[in-house]
Amino acid sequence: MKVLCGYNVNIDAVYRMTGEEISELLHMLDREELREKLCEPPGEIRSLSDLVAGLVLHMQKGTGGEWFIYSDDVFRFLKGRYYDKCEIRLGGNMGIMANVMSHMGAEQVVMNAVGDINSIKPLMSGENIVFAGESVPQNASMSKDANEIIHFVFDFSNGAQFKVLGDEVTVPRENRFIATYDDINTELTITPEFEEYSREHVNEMDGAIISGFNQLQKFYPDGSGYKERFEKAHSQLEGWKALNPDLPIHVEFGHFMSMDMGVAIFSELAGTVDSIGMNEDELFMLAELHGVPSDMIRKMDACAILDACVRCASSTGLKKIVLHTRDFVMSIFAERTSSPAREMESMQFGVMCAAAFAASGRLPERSQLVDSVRGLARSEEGLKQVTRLQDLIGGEEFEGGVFGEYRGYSVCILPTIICEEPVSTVGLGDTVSSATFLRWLEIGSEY
Ligand SMILES: Nc1ncnc2c1ncn2[C@@H]1O[C@H](COP(=O)(O)OP(=O)(O)O)[C@@H](O)[C@H]1O
Ligand SMILES: [Mg+2]
Repeated sequence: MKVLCGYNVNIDAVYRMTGEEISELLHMLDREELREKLCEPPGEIRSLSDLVAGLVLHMQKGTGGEWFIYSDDVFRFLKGRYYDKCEIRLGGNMGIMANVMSHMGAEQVVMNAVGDINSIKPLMSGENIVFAGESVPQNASMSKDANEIIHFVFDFSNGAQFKVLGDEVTVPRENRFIATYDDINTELTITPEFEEYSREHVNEMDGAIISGFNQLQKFYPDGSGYKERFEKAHSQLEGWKALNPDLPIHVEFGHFMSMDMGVAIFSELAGTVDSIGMNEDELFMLAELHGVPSDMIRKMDACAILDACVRCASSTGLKKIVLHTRDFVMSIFAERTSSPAREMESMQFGVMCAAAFAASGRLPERSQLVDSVRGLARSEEGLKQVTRLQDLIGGEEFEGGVFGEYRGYSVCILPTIICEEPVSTVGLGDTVSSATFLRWLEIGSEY
């Protein structure tokens, strides 16, 4: 399979923030300034005190969070102090998805290569990746360091202790605070090389997988003004379709903080792309519009999720939604766009890849995939939900899942294979979705 991959890739630099280290950072700050920042959290990082306030606030509560770095000085400080001691991982939905596809045997993976691609390359697996965009696009608004895209992930453990403004703090829960330095992905940058390569080769391609629209909101936190950037990418997808109408395009949706923006982007893409993938939280946001009882989605009730998926698809004309939760995956699709056998087998491949990745922190060789998940069981909760859904739609059992019809859409549901103690949870959703899409493309061409 030959696949086009856009748009976001970055480096995650992971550092374990201890009580001692945060104490050292606290010593560098003016107490009054810190007090102010803790009372009125800035929500973004323009100075060292902003960064430390973000860390302290999240460590105190044990909550996860992500703030954006707007200062080159803070970035350089973080890079100098921590980078060499960090675990460096591949990040960005597209980067992860491109890597999964390449590792799992796609013949060619063409990436929109943004940022400092030389530091990203060694993190990717396989010889078959075309990094379209060796040179960084010149953009006057970017600073000198802007081709470095680093998301500093500060993990912290429960029980870590430190003192802030005289108070003892004990971290109640393991979590992470992310300080993101990234202009390129948040502007949804498309390299001229990727534009050109994809246009010239789109006819030879078997599919395209796209993500990163949700990153736009960091650049436009109030949810306005993103339209121009979105339109540029959207028109690229339309251009591919014009040149190669048979090119299946899958979009992995992602988490939008602004509901207006999320809904607008979903509706626009629905008319252009072939499928959209998401998790239950992302569906929850879209479903609110349709009056689906949303607490049931939060509870991952398969019947509520099915109803919400079908409403979102039929109201926008979208042909297919592939939804994943911890316990099951579900695909709803318009007639004649796929078959239950094709859906079930590709989702099966997707959940195996995710389970294998969760269990060992990396993907096995393709030939070892089945063996690598042999010791893992189907999610109990997933099996329960599959039965519930079968009662609702009267579907048939098929290859470990159930398929049937609901309000004019075909439905396939499959319990996940669950790894109870995952080594890693980063990028599991992207792994499920991209592996499913890859297998779906392969099966299509086998027929
Ligand atoms: N422990 C696990 N074992 C197997 N699969 C898992 C496990 N945890 C999560 N998954 C899969 O990964 C998906 C996570 O996707 P998502 O919520 O979109 O997170 P992200 O995109 O940040 O990785 C779940 O829907 C599920 O399919
Ligand atoms: Mg996801």
